[in-house]
Amino acid sequence: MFVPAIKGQGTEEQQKKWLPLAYKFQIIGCYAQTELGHGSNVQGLETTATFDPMTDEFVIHSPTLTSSKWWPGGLGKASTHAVVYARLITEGKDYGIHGFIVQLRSLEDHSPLPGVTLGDIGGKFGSGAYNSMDNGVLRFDHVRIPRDQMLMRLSQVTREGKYVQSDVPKQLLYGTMVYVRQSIVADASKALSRAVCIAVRYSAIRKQFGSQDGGPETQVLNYRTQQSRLFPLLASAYAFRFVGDWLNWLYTDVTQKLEVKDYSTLQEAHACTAGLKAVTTSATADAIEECRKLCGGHGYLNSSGLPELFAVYVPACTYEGDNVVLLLQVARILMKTVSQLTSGKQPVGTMAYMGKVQHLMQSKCAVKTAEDWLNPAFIQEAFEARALRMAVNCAQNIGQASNQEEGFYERSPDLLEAAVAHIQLIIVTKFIEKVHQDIPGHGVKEQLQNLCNVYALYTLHKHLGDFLATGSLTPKQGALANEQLGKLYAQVRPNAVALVDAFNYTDHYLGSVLGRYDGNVYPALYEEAWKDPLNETVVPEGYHEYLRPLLKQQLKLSRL
Ligand SMILES: CCCCCCCC/C=C\CCCCCCCCCCC/C=C/C(=O)SCCNC(=O)CCNC(=O)[C@H](O)C(C)(C)COP(=O)(O)OP(=O)(O)OC[C@H]1O[C@@H](n2cnc3c(N)ncnc32)[C@H](O)[C@@H]1OP(=O)(O)O
Ligand SMILES: Cc1cc2nc3c(=O)[nH]c(=O)nc-3n(C[C@H](O)[C@H](O)[C@H](O)COP(=O)(O)OP(=O)(O)OC[C@H]3O[C@@H](n4cnc5c(N)ncnc54)[C@H](O)[C@@H]3O)c2cc1C
Repeated sequence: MFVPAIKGQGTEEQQKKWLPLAYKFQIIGCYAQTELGHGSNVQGLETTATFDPMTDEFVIHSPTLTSSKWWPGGLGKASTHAVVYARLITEGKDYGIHGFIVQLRSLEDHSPLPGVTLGDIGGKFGSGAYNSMDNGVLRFDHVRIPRDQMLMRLSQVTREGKYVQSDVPKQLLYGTMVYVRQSIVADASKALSRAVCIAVRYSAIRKQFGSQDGGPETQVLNYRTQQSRLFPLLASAYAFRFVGDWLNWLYTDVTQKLEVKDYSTLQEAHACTAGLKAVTTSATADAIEECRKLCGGHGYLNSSGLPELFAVYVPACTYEGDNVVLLLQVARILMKTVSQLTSGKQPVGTMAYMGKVQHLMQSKCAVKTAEDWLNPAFIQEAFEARALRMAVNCAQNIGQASNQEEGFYERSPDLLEAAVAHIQLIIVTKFIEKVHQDIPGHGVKEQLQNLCNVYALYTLHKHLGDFLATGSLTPKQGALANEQLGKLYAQVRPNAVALVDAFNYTDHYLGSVLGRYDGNVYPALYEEAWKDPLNETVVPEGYHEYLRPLLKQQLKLSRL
């Protein structure tokens, strides 16, 4: 995040000076934005950067305990420098949050520079899983930096202390977060596909019940309940991969437009990165835990690879923007778009479907049979109608409040659901678009088509209440979707293992005795147990101190 911050907010001169140092690890940087008292509310940050025209320097200061920087990854032990976000004060006026490059530690002996207090914030969730990352705390006591270490692409402070705003939107200050959020979506697919690969392979090996005439028991993968829990997660791993690829394209496109001062797609980039980051990370965190349960007792062992994956993954729901806060950003943009519909302004990009408001508010889903749900046009329209109607309902309810802000506050739980519906529509749309493309490999397209339908119909089934409450579907059509879903699971089953093998993960990368490619699960589990440090001694360390006195007492009593 240090590098993208300098790239996005630094002038060419600043990039030339700092980036080569960072690339060669001659300096190590971190992104110091969040404070003890404020993370989500960036405008609420308290650290100050006051310009001193006498010396041509900024004075970086932490005025309160709550202004201590808190969480930056790499800050605790490794970083020599940070991009610090602070309130810029010049000529007695507070100009809000800006980025500054600040050296924290000596390049000679790594000791903190004068006026800098720093350290690690302590152990984190999951007994050490994420503790290889040194998340830090940082306080400044009037630390001076040269004026040219303010990141000056978006705004400048002159030698005399005049504040000059460039003609670019101030939201570009948040560009680093947009960049990382888009990469987190693709990473969600990676983490989810790892968990699903472990659970599918193990479910093909694990057998319980169902033996007839002394024959083999049933592979748990053949149980309908196992399939209905696991295959939607498999489909989600593919769905997030495709939407992640698309988001990466969108981000690249926006960046190219920004270079020629075209800011028209900035809002779209913000809404899509924020919303997709929120929906995919929440779904992935839940799915990793579901995969643990799908692997039964053995899933709870560290050697399954799932506990560590979960512990490392769950903070993704919080870092780079708390998921609820991000979805409320999407909801704000949805409400803005709905309010502009009456003025004739045509929504664009992923909001374009809202332009069909007249049709979608009244349309009746034409599905009559379970097979009808295989028609992507029906799926697409059902998701569009649900998302639009939820957004319009929210807008109408907000409109009845005494003022907009109050209405938004009161309706925020509904707004959250409307934002999720809009984002799920994007995921479904991008999956449908993907399977319409030329896909090489015999039968591959058909498999992806199945997964696309599983993702869409499972999402529909899970959120059926939304579809019914908005009148987008009838209860009968909801039941038909569920019927079709069951048939799709049966079609996915023969290829389930191949569909996870296709992720092409090595055993080393998976780090799971349950997810081994060769399926040799039981010998591996048995062998792994003997590696437990508790098994280094036959008689445990505490035996003489704690167990023996108890056992001897019992022995004495039994002899009486
Ligand atoms: C063996 C090992 C096993 C384990 C292995 C595990 C392997 C697992 C596999 C994968 C793991 C995944 C790994 C992923 C790796 C990724 C790296 C992650 C690193 C994490 C580091 C974390 C870093 C951080 O967290 S940095 C700090 C992040 N902080 C935040 O996100 C703060 C959130 N808050 C905000 O963004 C803002 O405060 C806000 C947007 C909520 C509100 O801002 P405000 O200024 O108050 O603005 P507001 O009034 O709401 O809006 C004003 C207008 O601005 C528009 N707008 C807002 N934001 C943006 C934007 N970003 N871009 C463009 N426009 C924006 C908004 O829409 C408003 O527009 P309007 O037109 O005026 O209405
Ligand atoms: C592992 C990890 C790594 C991190 N790395 C970095 C880093 O490198 N650099 C950095 O600067 N930061 C980093 N962070 C900090 C991270 O960005 C913040 O923790 C995150 O943005 C959430 O902010 P918060 O902690 O203030 O949560 P809060 O905003 O305090 O959230 C608490 C609760 O309040 C709710 N809430 C907050 N505001 C609203 C609202 N307006 N409406 C409704 N509900 C609301 C949230 O949904 C949540 O349930 C990291 C955090 C973690 C966990």
